[in-house]
Amino acid sequence: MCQTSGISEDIMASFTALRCAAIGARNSALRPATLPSRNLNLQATSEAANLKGIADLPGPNTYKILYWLFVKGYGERSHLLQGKLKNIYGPMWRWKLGPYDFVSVASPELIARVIQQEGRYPVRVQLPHWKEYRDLRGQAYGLHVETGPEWSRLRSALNPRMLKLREVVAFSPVIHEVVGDLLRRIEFLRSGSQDGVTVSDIASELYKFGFEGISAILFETRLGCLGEKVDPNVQRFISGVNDMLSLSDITYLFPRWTRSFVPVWKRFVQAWDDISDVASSLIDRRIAEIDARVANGQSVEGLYLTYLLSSDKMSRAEISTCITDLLLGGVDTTSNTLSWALYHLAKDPVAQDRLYDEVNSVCPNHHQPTTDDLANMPFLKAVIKEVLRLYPVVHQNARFISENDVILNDYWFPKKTQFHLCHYSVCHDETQFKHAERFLPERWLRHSAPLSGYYQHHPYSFIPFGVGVRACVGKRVAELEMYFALTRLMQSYNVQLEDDTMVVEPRTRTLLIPSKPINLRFLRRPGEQRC
Ligand code: HEM
Repeated sequence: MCQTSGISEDIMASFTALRCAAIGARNSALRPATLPSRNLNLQATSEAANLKGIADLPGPNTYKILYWLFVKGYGERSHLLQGKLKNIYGPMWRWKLGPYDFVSVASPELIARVIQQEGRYPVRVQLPHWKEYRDLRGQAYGLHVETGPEWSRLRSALNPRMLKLREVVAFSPVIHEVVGDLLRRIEFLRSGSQDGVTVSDIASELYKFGFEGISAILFETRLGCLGEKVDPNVQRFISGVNDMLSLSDITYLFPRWTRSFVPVWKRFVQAWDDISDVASSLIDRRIAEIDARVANGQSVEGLYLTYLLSSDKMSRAEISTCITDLLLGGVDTTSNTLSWALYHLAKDPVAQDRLYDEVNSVCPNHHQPTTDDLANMPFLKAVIKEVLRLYPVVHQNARFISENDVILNDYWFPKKTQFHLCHYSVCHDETQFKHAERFLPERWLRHSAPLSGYYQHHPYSFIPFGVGVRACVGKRVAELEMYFALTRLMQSYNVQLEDDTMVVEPRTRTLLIPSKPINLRFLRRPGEQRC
């Protein structure tokens, strides 16, 4: 998962969508490129006296927030609360939760202005309870918790192999291997089903695919998550992530002095222990293999872990936490996005046929796509973009601006203001995306958008991987995994919903995930052989 705030996004988005003033009207449609970013800070000092302050922003208080979450039922639909609160308060509002104070922004212009003022070492959100866990277990802080130049040093070590396109291409063979396993798994499940074609709860299968895919790259080892029996350790990791994400928000709200008698902290620590134990055992196993080879004078080749160990830019403790962070970020993000993609393609046979035709014309006869082939598949990319617009896994991002004061319209915010960026509500804004609630991949294609029209949206109205130097480190890997998986699934199967009247809404569990299992029928394409 990609944690974006200390108060998990559930609560956060709920909180996030709180107050706003009708300030946005005056918010000229400044494009990011035209923003005088650093100067704003100077302005802040000189003009603060003439500007309104955080106290002038409207928004709900703690009781109202709790009412929205627990009485009105937005606890699991906090992505929708963004829009609700925007309607009440306008595109910027303040909300408080106990001792915590937040400012939410829900227009692309305001998001752009926050990002422009994020400083050299952006911080998404402070995660004191994650830090506390790391201290408790003597672990390095890693990507999510680390801040300032130390965070930047970690990113400089991790980025080259993850974000440079020509480096990521090296992961293609292993990703294809894992996609091959996914196809075999689907074949196994569908042929064992009652009607011989149905796979129940595709998201859980794709979760295993996500786990296997990212582990194969990080640990250079195949774990066999897509085999007939799932390794108990993998199951332990999956449950650990689930528990940790579910408990993270609530743990954040309890102060440290409650640790000894509030059981949630113990459960939070247990969940983290499960995650860390599994990740450490995988890392240690691989390190032992590498050390043994080096000791025997053998050459060592590998994908990611070997590269990190040999680059000497991080300590082993740092590598361990960062690899765990990458694992956390790399599993349910890609798997949920793929689940939504299959769901919509199953609901929209025209789009599915169009995608199949594109894949088949670029890669006929089951030819495995290469990264060069992907360059000729605009519709494939449009499908993924449209899915990420409708269901941005990270539906709400955040920035804790610690280096600068911030000016937004005629408001001045002091350093250390926590901003929440309401990405979901912006992605669903009719003024940015015509027919915003509809699945229209063609809106992303300049020349063929008969219904939606090619829509020139604001660049900050669609930032599913975040933006700037703190943006998602796994973007390229995620895209490669999703593109390869979707193309090869399309080559083999026509996908239909088991119940074609079924509607699946998203729900928030830090990330945006399907609210119920998606069961799909995988019908072999005419003339296709078994995978
Ligand atoms: C559909 C797939 C994915 C989406 C939509 C996604 C989205 C995001 C977003 C929105 C952020 C916050 C960026 C910001 O603050 O500006 C993020 C951060 C992060 N993501 Fe992803 N992500 C995806 C896949 C992955 C994968 C595959 C990995 C691992 C290889 C990964 C690892 C991370 C990590 C470690 C961070 C924290 C980076 C930092 O704080 O420096 N993500 N992701």
